[in-house]
Amino acid sequence: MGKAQKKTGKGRLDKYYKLAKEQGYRARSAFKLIQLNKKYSFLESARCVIDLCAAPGGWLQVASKYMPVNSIIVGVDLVPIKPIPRVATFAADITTPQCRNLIRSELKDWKADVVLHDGAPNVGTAWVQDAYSQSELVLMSLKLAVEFLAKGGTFVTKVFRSVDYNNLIWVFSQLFGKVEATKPPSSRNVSAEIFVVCRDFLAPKHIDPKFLDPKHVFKELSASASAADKGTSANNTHANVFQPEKKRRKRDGYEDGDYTLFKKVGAAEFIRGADPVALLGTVNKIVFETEEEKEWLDFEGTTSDIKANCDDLKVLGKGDFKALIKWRAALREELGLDVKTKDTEEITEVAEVTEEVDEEQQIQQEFERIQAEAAARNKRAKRRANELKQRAIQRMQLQMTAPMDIGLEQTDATLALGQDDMFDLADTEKRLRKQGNELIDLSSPDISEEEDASDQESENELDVLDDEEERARKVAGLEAELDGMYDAYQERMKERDAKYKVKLERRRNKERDEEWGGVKSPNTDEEESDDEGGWDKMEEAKGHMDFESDDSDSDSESEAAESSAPSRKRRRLENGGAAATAGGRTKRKLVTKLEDPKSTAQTSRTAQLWFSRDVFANLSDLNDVEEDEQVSVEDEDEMSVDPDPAADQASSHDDSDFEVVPQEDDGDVWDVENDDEDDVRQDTIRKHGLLTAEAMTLAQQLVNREKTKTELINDGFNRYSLNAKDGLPSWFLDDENQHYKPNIPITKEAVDALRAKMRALDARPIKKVAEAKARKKMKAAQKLAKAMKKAEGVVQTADMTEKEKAQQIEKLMRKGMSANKKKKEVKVVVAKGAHKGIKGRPKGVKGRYTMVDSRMKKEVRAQKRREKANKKRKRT
Ligand SMILES: C[S@@+](CC[C@H](N)C(=O)[O-])C[C@H]1O[C@@H](n2cnc3c(N)ncnc32)[C@H](O)[C@@H]1O
Repeated sequence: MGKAQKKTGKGRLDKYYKLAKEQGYRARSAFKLIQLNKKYSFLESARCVIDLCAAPGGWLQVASKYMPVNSIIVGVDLVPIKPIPRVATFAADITTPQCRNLIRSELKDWKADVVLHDGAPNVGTAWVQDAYSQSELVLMSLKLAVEFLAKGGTFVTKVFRSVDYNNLIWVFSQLFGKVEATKPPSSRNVSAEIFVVCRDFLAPKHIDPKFLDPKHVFKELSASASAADKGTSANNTHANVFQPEKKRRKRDGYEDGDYTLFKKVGAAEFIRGADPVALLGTVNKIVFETEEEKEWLDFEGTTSDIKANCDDLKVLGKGDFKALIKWRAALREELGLDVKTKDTEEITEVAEVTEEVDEEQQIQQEFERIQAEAAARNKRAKRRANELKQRAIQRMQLQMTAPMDIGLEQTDATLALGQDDMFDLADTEKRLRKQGNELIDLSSPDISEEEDASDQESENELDVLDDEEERARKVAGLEAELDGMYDAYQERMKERDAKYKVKLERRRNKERDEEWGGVKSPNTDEEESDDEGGWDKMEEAKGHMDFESDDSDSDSESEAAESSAPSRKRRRLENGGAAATAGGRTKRKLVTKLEDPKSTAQTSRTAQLWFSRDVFANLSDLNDVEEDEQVSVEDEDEMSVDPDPAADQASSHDDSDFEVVPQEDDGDVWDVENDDEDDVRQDTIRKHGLLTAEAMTLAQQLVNREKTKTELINDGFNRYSLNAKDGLPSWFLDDENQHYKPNIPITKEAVDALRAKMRALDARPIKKVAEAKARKKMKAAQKLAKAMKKAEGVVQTADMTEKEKAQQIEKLMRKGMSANKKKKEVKVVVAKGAHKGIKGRPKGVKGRYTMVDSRMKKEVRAQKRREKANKKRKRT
């Protein structure tokens, strides 16, 4: 060891290693002595110290530092120690008499106040061997210590926590007044070393050499240890039987003379033996070989289970062992053996106690397991809720969602957890009960306890149903709540985002114009729908659906007056009753269609034109048309079934029932019923052309006859086209509208064409510039006209010669034409560099010029800045 030891191993370079380096100690172990001394203060008062096993000299350095000047410090080690001021060192083996002589010669008549021992045998051998050598080394150091220590002196030694430890401590305590074991902080936790500080040396006149004889000290220990081990193994035998799950490995090897792994005993030994439990713990098999034992096989208690158990004891569990012991007791009773002997009682008692303890343990374990599971479940749920929340926050940060979504998810999470929330089921139930709505009256005094129990069961069942109903109601409530919140959110967005309307409009236009605008033409619409029966019918169907869902909001007049948010809310809540009002809806739809086009704001221009044709002028009874149309609509759309045709008919004849259902434009992007949309689409396309690559691609494909109109229409029947939208929340529909749409392929040519269009648009002058130019032109014309008028006046003047007149007219015309002339450019030349300080025209400058100081530019800019700042200040 010593200086040969490398200090590069992992963990070596800890803080004490660095501190030792910093403070010039030769070994980090120096801090162990510092800390020990800090605790026991033995160095300061010491005049003579012997350090056994001192290399490389860390402890010697500490001793030299903390001990008074002129103290005697002697260091011994197997390896030579580099000189340390005021320290005498020599190389010797502390277990040899030569070392003792050297120390003697060094100290002369002096007695040491402190003997230090930090010895460690050279590593390399097995740990057990090291430990033993360490203990031996400790004992050797103690031998030297007792020889050289003054009365009351201190012996500090390092001991490994091994089986020898207690014996060593016992020996120390025989020789010292105070013996304390301590582990200084600088001693690594992973190290088995511990320091024993023995103070107040008793200095007995005669010390029994056995105290210092390793053979004697550690022999006793090994004897006692083996005795203890035997005790343990005896105990273990019982433990093996009653707690087979906690089997321990056999570390002691096999018994003397027993070299077989397999052991079997006769059943008689087990039945008649005094220690059946120990037997069960040690043997593999119980055999029935003698006549008597074979007879026992016929004993009624010797079941097949018992036989199987006897066959292989090593695989048995606690229950099996208990069964064997019970079988033994029964058999002993049968045999007339003294079954009530103290022995058996004890065994049974032991078994029972163990069983009780085991059962308690089992219950405890089960309880702990359930608790752990519940905790884990809660943790998982919490984590899930947190994840959802985090995700929602992220989505919100990315502007993908509204803040109220978080609340929803939280609520959902709590719903899943069954924790308290505003819709707490338990609370609701309690409230219901209070209101007298309870399904079973548990408080009834007539009901006996048994009835109570059965009622409790049925109540539980009902509770489950209640819970489900309640849950469904709760979910519906939450959805309605969410709808309301979403609407409120949209309102807020509208307020906050000035461009929201533009965006919304653009989105609608986009849908209208780009997806199908290029296909439909107003003239051929009907034809197409008749021929193909596809898109228009689909649109119509959509219209029905939307119309119906819209109408559901308008079931009562008061509802129409309400804002859209609560109406949506109610729509959710009244979802169940939607079917009942289907007939009414169909009626209203038809009523709306047959309303006088002039009086209906929503009726399209196309429809107005259609109805204003002469052919309708002679129609006396519009109701017939209504009925016909209703039938046809019903044929086409099976969804709008009228459950009460009579009532419907009655209402159809009653004009007073005809009320225009206000069609609110609530931003429902799925509403395609608007009749004049085609016109709007065509107008937009005429005005702006096609604006997306998809539309352009479709247009080009049509023009190039790559696709027929029918193909395009057929393409419209895809998974995106006929989704039922009923009952879906508006936020979901909006989201779907944004993302759930067909990915129409685009061509490079279409993109190029669109780009060219955009470039042309970019190249066009902006309105302001064009207006300024026009203004300038107009002013010039006005000026010219004025000049011409004056010139005419000049011509008519009599008292002017012709020459004068010509001169005057030329002057006027020059003035009148001057507006068209460009102002001559004045070049600004900065007076710096070659132009600095020159007089006259600067070199290389032609035409009009003006010389400016470079400072002037800066000053002008500064002036402008100041003015700007002043203006701002005034404004505020
Ligand atoms: C941990 S080191 C001591 C470190 C010392 N306390 C210091 O602070 O520098 C243990 C020392 O014990 C020494 N040693 C082991 N067996 C020895 C023996 N039988 N006699 C003398 N020294 C021995 C080793 O050579 C080694 O240097």
